[in-house]
Amino acid sequence: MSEEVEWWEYDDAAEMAAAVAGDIGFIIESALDARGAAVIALAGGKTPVPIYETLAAAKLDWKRVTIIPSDERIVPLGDPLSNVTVLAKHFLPKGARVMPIVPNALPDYKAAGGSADALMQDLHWPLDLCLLGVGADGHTASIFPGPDLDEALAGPKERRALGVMPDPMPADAPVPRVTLSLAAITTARALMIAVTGKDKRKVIEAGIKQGKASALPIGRVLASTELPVDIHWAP
Ligand SMILES: O=C1O[C@H](COP(=O)(O)O)[C@@H](O)[C@H](O)[C@H]1O
Repeated sequence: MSEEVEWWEYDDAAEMAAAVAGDIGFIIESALDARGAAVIALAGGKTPVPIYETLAAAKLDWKRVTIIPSDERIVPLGDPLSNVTVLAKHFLPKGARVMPIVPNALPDYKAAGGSADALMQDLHWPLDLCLLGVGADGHTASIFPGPDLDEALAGPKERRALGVMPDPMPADAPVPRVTLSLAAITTARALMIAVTGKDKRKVIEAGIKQGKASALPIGRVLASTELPVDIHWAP
């Protein structure tokens, strides 16, 4: 269990975006200073978009930054549901290397997960940062409650990614997914969460309270990391 879960509260999403973008910029700069390169995983979905708009305006040596999505919906590149497409829109023009993790031609979610995992073996590990979002059902990245939960949580520690079939499907993006594994997430050098709304706050609080026994993926992730975790929240 993370010994230090710290909540950061903001008046609105714009204020949260400025603070989180500032923290991510600092983490990237520190990695560039230490190693000459940075590898970060950024959350998909709608909540972090204002963060990416602010972060993309930061003066950083983007050419040395690799960005992967924390998870991907299995849809073609350019599809409105594609997480990497949102990241590419913001960070490719800056010169960052934005890496799609789902091959266009792989409709089978297990094969897509295996392919993402193979692709990720070539990256520098651990990640310098993993920024996570949380769904109202407690999913984080694409680790969902349901049949694939145990596989996502308990796989071999060298496995970085896997394919999952959410069951039930989330209404806003009802498609199979590829997600970073628990091991890939919890071994990152820094772990942050950014969410908005009272419902998600309640879900996270419930997950933290339930700890290792939680049926909520976010509870299990937080119970499995030793890292200090910053949870950024706006109404
Ligand atoms: O499906 C997903 O959902 C979560 C939360 O998304 P949001 O739109 O409610 O912010 C997200 O973190 C994850 O990356 C995404 O694929």
